[in-house]
Amino acid sequence: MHALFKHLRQADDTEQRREYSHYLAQQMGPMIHALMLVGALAYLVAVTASTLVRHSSLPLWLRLAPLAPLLLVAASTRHVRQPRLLSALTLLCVLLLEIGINLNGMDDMHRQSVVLPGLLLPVASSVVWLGRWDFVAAMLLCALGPLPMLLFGSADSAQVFQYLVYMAIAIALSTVLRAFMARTLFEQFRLERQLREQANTDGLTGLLVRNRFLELAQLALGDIHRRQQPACVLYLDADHFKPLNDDYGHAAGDAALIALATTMRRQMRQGDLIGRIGGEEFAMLLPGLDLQQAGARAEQLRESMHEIRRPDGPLTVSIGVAACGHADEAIETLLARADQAMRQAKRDGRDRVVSA
Ligand SMILES: Nc1nc2c(ncn2[C@@H]2O[C@H](COP(=O)(O)OP(=O)(O)OP(=O)(O)O)[C@@H](O)[C@H]2O)c(=O)[nH]1
Repeated sequence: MHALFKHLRQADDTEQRREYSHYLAQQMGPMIHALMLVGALAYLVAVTASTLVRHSSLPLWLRLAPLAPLLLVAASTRHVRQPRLLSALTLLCVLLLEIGINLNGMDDMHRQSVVLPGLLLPVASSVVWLGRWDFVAAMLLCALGPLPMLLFGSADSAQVFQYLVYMAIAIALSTVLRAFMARTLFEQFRLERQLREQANTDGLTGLLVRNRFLELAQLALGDIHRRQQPACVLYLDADHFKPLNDDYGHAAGDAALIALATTMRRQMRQGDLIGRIGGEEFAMLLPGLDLQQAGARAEQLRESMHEIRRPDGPLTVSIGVAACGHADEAIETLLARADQAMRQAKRDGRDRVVSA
C-alpha cells in the first residue's frame, strides 16, 4: 500500500507537478468525456426503467431534469484539456448525478435500491480524478450526496447505518484503484520525460543537441521578433582540438569539452540558449543583445576559457557573432553567418572574436 502512494511524494517539484497535471489531462480527457456520456446515458436508462416498475409522485420531466445539464457538461468536456477546468467539470457531473439520485429517491419507499447508483459512483469515477484534492472533494460529494434523501425521507437509522458502511467500502475500493492508476500514470510520465530529455540533450556535455537547439532557438526568435528586440548568435569552436586528442587521448579531449560546456553554462543568463552543434562546435542564442553587446559577451566567454587547462596549455576558442537581421530570418541562416565569422576568426589566428 505504501508503494502505491510513493509517487505523490516523488512529484513534489512544482514545475514537474504542473507538467504532470497537464499530461494527465491530455491522457485522461477522452476517457473522462466518454465516462460522462456513459453517466448521462445510465441516468436516462435508470430513470426510465424505474417508471416502469414503480409510481413516483414527481413528474417524469422533473426527474429527468438533470439530464440536459449532464449532457451539456459531457459535450463541453470533449475538447477541454486544461486540468483545473476538466476537474471542475467532472465534479459538476458528479454533483448533477447526486442531485438526480436525490430527486428520484425522495419518495421511494425502498431507498436502498436508489442509493445503489450512489454507491457505484465513487468506484466508477475512481480513475478520473486528476489531483488528490479533486479526489477528496469527489469522495466527500459521493458520500454526502445521497444523505439528504435518506435523512429527510423516511429512512430509519438502520438503513442510514447500512448505507454508511457500504459507502465506506466503496470509497476504500476507489482509493486503492485511484492510487494504482495514478502510480502507473506517474511512472509512464516519468519515463516519457526521461526519454525526451535523453533525446534532446547531449550525453557528454548535457547541452541541447543540434536539432533541439535549432527548434527552441527558432521558437525563441519568433518571440523576440514579436517583442521587437534584438538577438545575436555566437558560434564557438575549440582551437587545435585534434592535437589534444591525438597527443593525450580522447579522455583528455572529453574532459576539455565538459569544462568548456560548464564555462558556457556558467555565463548563461536567463533566456539564453546553448547547444552543442557538432563535435567541438557550440552555439549560443543571446536574446535582447545587439551586435556590440553580444561581441562583449563573446569576449568575456573567450577570456574565461583560458582558465581551463589542457595538458598542453590553456584552452582557447574562436567565436563568430551574428546579429539577427530581419524578422523572418531562419535560425539556420543566422547560424551560418555566425559560422562564417567563426571561420574568419580561425583564419585571423584563432583565440579571437569576429562579428559578421
Ligand atoms: N575527445 C573528443 N573529441 C572530439 C569529439 N567530437 C569531436 N572531436 C574531435 O575534435 C577534433 C576536431 O578537429 P578539427 O575539426 O580538425 O579542428 P581542430 O584540430 O580543432 O583545429 P581548428 O578547429 O582549425 O583549430 C577531431 O579530432 C574530432 O575527433 C568528442 O566528443 N570528444
